[in-house]
Amino acid sequence: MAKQLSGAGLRGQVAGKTALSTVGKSGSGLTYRGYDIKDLASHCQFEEVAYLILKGKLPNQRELDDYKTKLIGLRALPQALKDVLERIPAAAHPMDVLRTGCSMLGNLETEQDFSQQQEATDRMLACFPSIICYWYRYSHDGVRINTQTHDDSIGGHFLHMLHDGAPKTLHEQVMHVSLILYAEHEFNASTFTARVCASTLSDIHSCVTGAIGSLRGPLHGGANEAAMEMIEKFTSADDAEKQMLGMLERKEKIMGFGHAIYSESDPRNAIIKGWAEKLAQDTGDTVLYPVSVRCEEVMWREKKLFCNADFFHASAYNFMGIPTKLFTPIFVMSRLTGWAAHIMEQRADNRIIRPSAEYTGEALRSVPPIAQRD
Ligand SMILES: CC(=O)SCCNC(=O)CCNC(=O)[C@H](O)C(C)(C)COP(=O)(O)OP(=O)(O)OC[C@H]1O[C@@H](n2cnc3c(N)ncnc32)[C@H](O)[C@@H]1OP(=O)(O)O
Ligand SMILES: O=C([O-])CC(=O)C(=O)O
Repeated sequence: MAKQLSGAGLRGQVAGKTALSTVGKSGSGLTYRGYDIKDLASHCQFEEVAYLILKGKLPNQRELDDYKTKLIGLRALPQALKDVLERIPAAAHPMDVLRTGCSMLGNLETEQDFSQQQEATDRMLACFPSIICYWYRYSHDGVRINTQTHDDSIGGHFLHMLHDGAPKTLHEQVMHVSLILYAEHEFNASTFTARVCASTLSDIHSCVTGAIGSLRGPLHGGANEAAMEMIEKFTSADDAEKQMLGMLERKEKIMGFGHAIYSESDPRNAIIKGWAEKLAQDTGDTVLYPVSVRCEEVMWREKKLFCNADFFHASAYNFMGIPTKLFTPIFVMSRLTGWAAHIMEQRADNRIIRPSAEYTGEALRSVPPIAQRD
């Protein structure tokens, strides 16, 4: 059953058209350009899905090979961007680093006109993992990494730079799935940010920089980090249950649960949960995964709230040795595809997005001379 959508936050209002994805059409489904997310996550690599979203069709083998080769060739960072990254402190949030990195790239490789939008997107897709890892490894380990690796995939490239070694096959596979799940989601807050910016005919780096800022918040992409910070405090499944009941009693918001559009479940959850379980077995975990499963049970039993895409991403990323503060930047590495496709769609049929407001302020009055003011 579809969720009844109304009220504040523009909920339920159609704010434009898209041919990119459907979200919650039957209460719980998700498709990218007509393909079910379950099918895409089972059969595709992330680069195939990026190609689908950005170029409108699934690539054949030759097109996929060419696309991957092209992206591999775009991983190196300009010196001026590396100089900027080296000046950002280790205590900065990596989402702020990425926002600055994207903006700096826009200064160095400015989109001169819309005919460059696909090229500019491919460049960001290839070098966002480099930006995150170059800053992270320099500020935390004091090393200047070579970002021009020859890893086959974007996820593998990211893990390789982060951990200074080739990733396990299982981890690279999970990265493909994770990046596919996060790639596109209709008019969510960050995508809508990108479209509003695009509707002024601004450049693509401005649109993406704004979208990164919107994704950062804990009610949106930042929820995967917030979920991790919560579950790592629980010592066992029973402890998780006790603490969650207390949080619900105190009417605290539990990050990683609920959704603005889905009513019954988020289709991405079952998929990433399955991979989190495999990773738990692989690492010999006996705490984090059972804790996560209990959180899911308690929230459903008590509130009929289900896990969204972010919740089991927390344990999955943790099992792969990814620091919590890099969770949301991984979301950016993927969602960039959705943002860019929406920017292109907006540009192709544009009218400036400018809604109206209901005025709730003072009635008309005259300006008193300054000497007569309180
Ligand atoms: C990839 C993504 O961005 S997915 C979303 C990630 N964000 C989170 O996980 C943050 C936690 N979740 C939330 O804050 C919300 O569920 C949102 C922002 C995702 C959706 O917000 P809304 O559309 O306003 O939620 P909705 O209308 O379904 O809320 C219904 C009720 O459930 C409550 N509720 C919703 N989610 C939660 C939650 N995670 N914890 C506790 N209560 C919740 C709401 O407070 C509301 O209660 P009220 O009627 O007493 O005010
Ligand atoms: O659609 C939303 O509101 C949030 C979400 O799940 C996403 O952006 O992936």
